[in-house]
Amino acid sequence: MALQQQHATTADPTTDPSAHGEPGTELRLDPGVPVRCRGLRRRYGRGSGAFEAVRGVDLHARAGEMFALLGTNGAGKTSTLEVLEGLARPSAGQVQVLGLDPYTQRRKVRPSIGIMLQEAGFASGTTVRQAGQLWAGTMAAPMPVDEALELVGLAHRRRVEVQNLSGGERRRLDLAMAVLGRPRVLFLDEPTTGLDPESRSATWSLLTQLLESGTCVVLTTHYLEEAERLADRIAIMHEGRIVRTGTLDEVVADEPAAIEFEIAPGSAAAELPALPDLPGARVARRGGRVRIETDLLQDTLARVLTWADGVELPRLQARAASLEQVFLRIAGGGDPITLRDAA
Ligand SMILES: Nc1ncnc2c1ncn2[C@@H]1O[C@H](COP(=O)(O)OP(=O)(O)OP(=O)(O)O)[C@@H](O)[C@H]1O
Repeated sequence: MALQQQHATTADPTTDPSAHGEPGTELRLDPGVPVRCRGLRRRYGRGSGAFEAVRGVDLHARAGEMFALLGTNGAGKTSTLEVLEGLARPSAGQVQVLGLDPYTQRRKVRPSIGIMLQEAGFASGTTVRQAGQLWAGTMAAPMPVDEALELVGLAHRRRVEVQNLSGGERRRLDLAMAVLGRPRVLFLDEPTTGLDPESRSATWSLLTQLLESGTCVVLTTHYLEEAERLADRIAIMHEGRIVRTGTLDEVVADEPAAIEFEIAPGSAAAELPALPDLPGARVARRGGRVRIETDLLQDTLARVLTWADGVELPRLQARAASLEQVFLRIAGGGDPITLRDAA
């Protein structure tokens, strides 16, 4: 079912507004950039036991855009999201959602945002439909509960008590609750964790519809494929800071493409002469596995195939730089060749 057009996308996707402005100045109001923060910090505890989970984060998300916050466990994604959602006060920095402070002006912001937490609670004995109705009762202009359940594929489970839903069904109910108020901004904390591939794909379709209708979606996920497929822009957090951000192409820009194959002893490939000079490429060998990293994938692959001269190269793979590669480099603080070979 198509979602109604809720609001226009006013952002210019070709420019990076760095809508945060100059440090020390107030954040500008820009309707095309409903989510922004600058210098965001979040500290837990006090004194010598204090721990700073978010250490100066700048980000912005535009209307009609999916912004994916990625990172290792404990990187500070949920801590950041909770501040953007208005559930927690920042220790320092500026935060703006739809032009308002999501914490101090929560009552004004709340009707226009949808939130899906990692874990939500429902009163026991409540059916799926009742849970939706209770939630809809707190909203100014919710969509019909049955429509929201339909959107997440739970209409047939409307009479089931929430505690009897499977984990994946619970996750989909959480999503229905988050979209029930037709939010202009949707915050999703690991929305597809625990979903089977079909439900995950259905969730992706729903999110795509929401994006087309101009909703701004900010999500965290551990599924890099999800971010690669859906996100307009990505930020990778590590130890409380954003260490890479941009479009997928921008985030992977510094990573090389890779060609891999095997040369087993006694095979036809083992009879080949040494590899020729491969301009701009780096070759690593481990056992019989050859890995070539290159900035010129097509040119290097052509040279390798010419060199092989029709001899089969077992388990040949050639792939462009991936988000996983960037992620592993950041998470491991090292070289993906080493990480991959060690795995
Ligand atoms: N209430 C708290 N008190 C103290 N430390 C906390 C608290 N909540 C979170 N932390 C710490 O803050 C850091 C960031 O946690 P956060 O949940 O934001 O990470 P995350 O990136 O969402 O991780 P994950 O991918 O595992 O969900 C972690 O080291 C965590 O232990």
